[in-house]
Amino acid sequence: MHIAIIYFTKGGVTRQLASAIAQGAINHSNITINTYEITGDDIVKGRFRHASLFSELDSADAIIFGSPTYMGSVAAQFKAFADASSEAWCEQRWAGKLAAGFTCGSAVNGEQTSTLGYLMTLASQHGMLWVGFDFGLDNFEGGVNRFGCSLGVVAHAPEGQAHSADLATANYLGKRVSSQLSRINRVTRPILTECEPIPR
Ligand SMILES: Cc1cc2nc3c(=O)[nH]c(=O)nc-3n(C[C@H](O)[C@H](O)[C@H](O)COP(=O)(O)O)c2cc1C
Repeated sequence: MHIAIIYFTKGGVTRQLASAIAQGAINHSNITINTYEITGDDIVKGRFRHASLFSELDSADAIIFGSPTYMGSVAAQFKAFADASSEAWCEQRWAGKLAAGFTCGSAVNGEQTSTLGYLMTLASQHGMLWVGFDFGLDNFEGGVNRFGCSLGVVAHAPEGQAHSADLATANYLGKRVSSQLSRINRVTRPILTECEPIPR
């Protein structure tokens, strides 16, 4: 099984979160993780172009989206990628894959949740299944999920450095996506190997 993590970063905080997610996800031995960083060079005349990346994403079982919060939403570079994903949307090539998201901001409440809301909308347009958190009242040890957001990872990084609690939250998201992927695989694999493919 294959998890793809795709994100944009300028100052590196989002990259630190992506790396913590990957470390959390890799605990499951049968899962491979690929991370992709969107760069300005991928955007030509305003259009994100990267055919081989989209082939990789088409073959992933889960895609985890990340962007810093810019003006209450994803950064323009991430949005250029999201707009280019409309080609995959036309054929619903990502339908049924798991999805999750992460973001950071320099303000405590800098509308990071709006960014996660956008990422969830993107995933839903693609027919993907969103994996949020499963924290109850007693699950905030060590400041994990210190902002109490259930949609995904919210980080606060005023000094350009990810906080250890937010890295722990990101690590947990990676674990959660990979364990959900393993669970789905366990449940569906025997059924899928016995059945004819369902025509769409
Ligand atoms: C153009 C721009 C807009 C930003 N808008 C917000 C915002 O709406 N809310 C917020 O909390 N931080 C905002 N920030 C701060 C970044 O989200 C923050 O510095 C983040 O940690 C950068 O992530 P990175 O290190 O991965 O690039 C903005 C920064 C820039 C450059």
